[in-house]
Amino acid sequence: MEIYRIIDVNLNRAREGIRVLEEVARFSLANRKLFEEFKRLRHFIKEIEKSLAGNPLWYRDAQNDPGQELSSEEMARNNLREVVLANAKRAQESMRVLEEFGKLLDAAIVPNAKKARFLLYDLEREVLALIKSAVDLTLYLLTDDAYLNEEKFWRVIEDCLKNGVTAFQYRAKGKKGAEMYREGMRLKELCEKHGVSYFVNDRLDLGMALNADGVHVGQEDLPLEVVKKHFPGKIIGLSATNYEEGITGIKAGADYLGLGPIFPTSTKEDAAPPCGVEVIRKLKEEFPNTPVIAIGGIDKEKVSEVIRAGADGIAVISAVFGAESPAKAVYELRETIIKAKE
Ligand SMILES: Cc1ncc(COP(=O)(O)OP(=O)(O)O)c(N)n1
Ligand SMILES: Cc1ncsc1CCOP(=O)(O)O
Ligand SMILES: [Mg+2]
Repeated sequence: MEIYRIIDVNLNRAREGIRVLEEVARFSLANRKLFEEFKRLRHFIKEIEKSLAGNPLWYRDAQNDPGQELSSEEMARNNLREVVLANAKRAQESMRVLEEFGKLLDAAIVPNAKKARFLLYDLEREVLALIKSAVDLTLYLLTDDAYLNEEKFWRVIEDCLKNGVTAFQYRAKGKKGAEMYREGMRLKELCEKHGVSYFVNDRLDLGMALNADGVHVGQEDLPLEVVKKHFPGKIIGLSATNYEEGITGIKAGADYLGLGPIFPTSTKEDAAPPCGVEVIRKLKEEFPNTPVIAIGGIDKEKVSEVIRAGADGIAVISAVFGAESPAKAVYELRETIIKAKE
C-alpha cells in the first residue's frame, strides 16, 4: 500500500514540475515547440499512471504526509533559470523514484519512467540554452578600480543602470575577497533592481558566492572548461584578443566572446595590441550564433563602426565612467547601437 502512496506522490510531483516548465516555455520563452513537448510529456506520465494495475489515488493520504511543508530551499527562487532548474530536478527525481519502486510493483512502468527522465534532461538543456540566449549584452558596462574607488561611484552606477545598461561586470583587480564580496553583493542587488544581467570578472569563486548570472574569463584566467564545469547553466564569457583565440573559444563553448581591444585603450595597461573591426566581421561570418561583444577604446564615435561590422554589443569602461555625464553617455551609446542595428 505504501508503495502506491509513493507512486502517487511522485506522479504528482513530476506532473507539477513539468507543468511549471510548460508555462515557462509558453509564456516566458513563447516557444510553441517546447511548450508542446512538455504537454506531451505530461500526458505520457498520465498514461504511466493509467497503466498501473491499482489506482494510486485510492491510497492518497495527504493529511498524514510529514513531507508536506515547504523547505526554505523550495521557497527561494531568484530568477527564471532557478525556477527551471528546481522544477526539472523535481520531475527528474520523481521519475527516478518511479523507476525504483516500479520494480517492486509493476516492472512495466520502469522503462517508461526512464524514458520520461531522459526526455526531461534533454528538454531542461534546451530551455536553459534559450534562457541564456535571452540575456541582453548590447551595452555591457565594466568597472575599473580607478572609477570604482571614486566617491561618486555609487551614485553614478545607479544612474547608468537606470539609463540603458543591459549587462554589468564587476571587475576589480586590487581588492581582497571580503571587500569584493561586500561590494559585489551591493552591485548585484542594484543590477537586480534594474533588471540588468550581472557578471563577475576573473573569479569563479566570487561568481558562485554571489550567484551571478555569469562569469567572464580571459586567456590568462581559469580555463573556460573548468569554469563551465563548476558553474553549470550560467553564462560564461571569454576574452579573445584576435581571430585565432576567438575561433578556439567559440569551439570550446564560450557563451559569448569579449573581443578586443578593437581600438587603442588606456584603461587596461596589459591589453594586447588592437585587433580592428575586421576580426569581428570574420568571426561573425563563420559563427553567426555566438555573440561577439566588442571591447576596447569604444566610444560614441566608434560604436556604429563595430556594430556594422557585426558585433552583437559593446563593452565599455571609460566612455561611460570617464564622461562628464555617465548617464547621458549610456543613453547615447544605447541609442547609437539601436540605430546602427536598424
Ligand atoms: C566583456 C569582456 N571582454 C573582455 C574582457 C577582458 O578580460 P581579460 O582579458 O581577462 O582582462 P581583465 O578584464 O581581467 O583585465 C572583460 N573583462 N570583459
Ligand atoms: C577590460 C578590457 N579588455 C580589453 S580592452 C579593456 C578595457 C576597456 O576599457 P575602455 O572601454 O575604457 O577602452
Ligand atoms: Mg581577466
